[in-house]
Parts: sequence; C-alpha cells; structure tokens
Amino acid sequence: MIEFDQVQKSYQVAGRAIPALHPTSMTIAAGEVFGIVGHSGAGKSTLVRLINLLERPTGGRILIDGENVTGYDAGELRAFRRKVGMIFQHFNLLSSKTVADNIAFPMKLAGIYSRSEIRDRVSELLARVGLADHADKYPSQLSGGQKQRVGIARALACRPTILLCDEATSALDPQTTQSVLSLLADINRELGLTIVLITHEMDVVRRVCDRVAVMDAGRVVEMGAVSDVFLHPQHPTTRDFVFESENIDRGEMQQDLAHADGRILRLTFRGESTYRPLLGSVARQSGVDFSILSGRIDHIKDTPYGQLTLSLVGGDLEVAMQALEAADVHVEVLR
Ligand SMILES: Nc1ncnc2c1ncn2[C@@H]1O[C@H](COP(=O)(O)OP(=O)(O)OP(=O)(O)O)[C@@H](O)[C@H]1O
Repeated sequence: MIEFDQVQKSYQVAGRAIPALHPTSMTIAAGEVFGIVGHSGAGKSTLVRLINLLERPTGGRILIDGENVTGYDAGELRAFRRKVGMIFQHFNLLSSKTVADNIAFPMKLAGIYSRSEIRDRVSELLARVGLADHADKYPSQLSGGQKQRVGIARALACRPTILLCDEATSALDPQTTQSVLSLLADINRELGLTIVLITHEMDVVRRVCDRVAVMDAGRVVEMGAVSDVFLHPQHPTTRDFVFESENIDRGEMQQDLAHADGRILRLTFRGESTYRPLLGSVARQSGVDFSILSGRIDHIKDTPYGQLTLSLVGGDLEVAMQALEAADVHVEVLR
C-alpha cells in the first residue's frame, strides 16, 4: 500500500520555491492499477517520482506498506528501490547492450543475485513478455512495442511489488498501446503487483485502471473508481479529459442538442443492464417518444457500459424516468 500524507514538492528555480505538488494525501491499495491523469505540467511525473524517491518531498510523509520511506538511509533506500520497478515513455534502454543484458542489468547492479539466478530470471521474463527469440538483439533492432516489453521485463527483474509507468504508451501506435496495456493488466493479475500509471489519455485509464486521480496545476482535483470518475466526471478538467477521449466536440454537441425537441436525458448503463432491450418497453409504458441523439457502448476495464443521449417528447416523463431508474439506469437531465 502506498500512502501520501500531506506530501508536497517544490522545485528551487532561480532561488525561488516553485510548487509542483501541493500538499496531497491519498492511498493506493496493494494490487490495484491506479491511474494518474493530467495535462502537461500538472505534476504527474513529480508525484510518481516521489513514490520511489527519485524526487524528495519538501513536506509530508510517504508510507509504503506502513513504513515511512522518507526516513530511509542510503542502504535502506537501495533495497527499497529494488521493490519499485519503473518504465518510461522512451523506454530508456541501453543501446549498447542486448535485450537479455538490458533485462539482467538491474539484477547485476543489485549485486545480490548469482549468475544462474540472473540467467534463469532473464529467460523467464523474455518468455513472459513474448520476446524469447529476441534475447541477442539490440534495442535498435526492435519495434517500439518490443522495446517497451523489454522495459517491462527489466522493471520486473528484481521482483518488485510496485510498478511505476511514466507515459508508458505515449510513444506507441493505438494497436501496440493496446497490446502493452493488456500485458500490464495480465502482469497485475498474475503477480498481484501494484501498478501506478501516469498518462494524459483518459482512454488508457479506462482500459486498465481500477481507480484514478485527476491532476491539475499540482493538485489532485478528483479521485475515485474509474467507473465513477469516467462516467460521472465532476471537475471541469476531468470532463475535458472524458470528452476528449470520446472525441466529443462540445460546441457541436450543444448545436445538435439545440435542434432537438423536448427533454434531453443522458442514460448510463453499467454491467449487464448495458445489453438489456429497455427503451421499447419504457416507451410503451410511458407513452414517451424517444429520439437518439448519440450513443456508445464500450468497456471500463472488463465491465461493459453504455451511454445514450435521448430527446423525449409526449407521454408521461415521470413514468419513463422511474422505469429507467428501476432498471438500474443512471439518468441525468441535460435539458
Ligand atoms: N527538476 C525540476 N526543476 C524545476 N521545475 C520542475 C522540475 N521538474 C518539474 N518541474 C516543474 O514542475 C511542474 C510539474 O512538472 P511534472 O513534470 O511533474 O508534470 P507532468 O504532469 O508530469 O508533465 P509532463 O506530462 O509534461 O511530464 C511543472 O511546472 C514543471 O515545469
């Protein structure tokens, strides 16, 4: 478990303390995939680099599994860092070393593993990330997705309990992004390790994360289960991220809504109710006529969800809304 207790970080720039993270308290549970989303400069990298103490906090305490790591001496810090793996946007592989040597590197550096332990672990990891045939290649001979798989194998070498991912898929195309995210999800399930993933794309959060913190100007402005934050964003920054990930142009949406008659509702279906043929029966029951203005079905991690924006005319609106809510559909009145 990762606990931030009023953690803050300022950088000294030209003799002045510039705050990058305002006092922040939060808890990331062991074994969860936790997303941190925010625009450039929001403080995501600072927050994640505080977890492995690549950055030192200027205030507050960081507790990992109940231990205050901010008080560690150099030896304790080295041992602690082996428990925290990290992967990066630009992979940060050593170009002069082979794939196998890149993966072995942190184990050699730790100085506590035998040659055979290193060899066995490297083969095991190569197989796990699907690169068993690439052990003797150099990074320049690999695609971006393969390089990130090497990065993941290297980060796992010393059997960490926490994996930090700093924009790990931002340099990859959509298909490769999907395969790297699936690998991370599988690793999280198989090894039960905690993953903290920073990104500027809500779509990445939607696919793999359990919970998310949204950052803006050095502050966590919204935090919660991805299904709540994604489907019912409260803060304007979160709304911007959600609209962006769904390719919704708010100006166009307002224009479309202006042309529609009657009341406008947004319905959110989660889980099994996503697939239920509900609208016909509600229309018959209430006498209301629906017209569909927009709709989408997708998944949040493994859970299906649907969102429909409808205009409703005639009939008994109250009866329609009650029937929808009775069927576990979340109803928002947009107009
Ligand atoms: N070493 C540093 N020295 C001075 N200022 C820094 C340093 N690192 C970050 N900052 C500043 O702290 C703020 C937060 O930066 P940070 O890199 O944490 O944001 P971010 O959300 O990760 O952005 P990006 O997505 O662009 O990496 C920014 O204003 C940045 O300029």
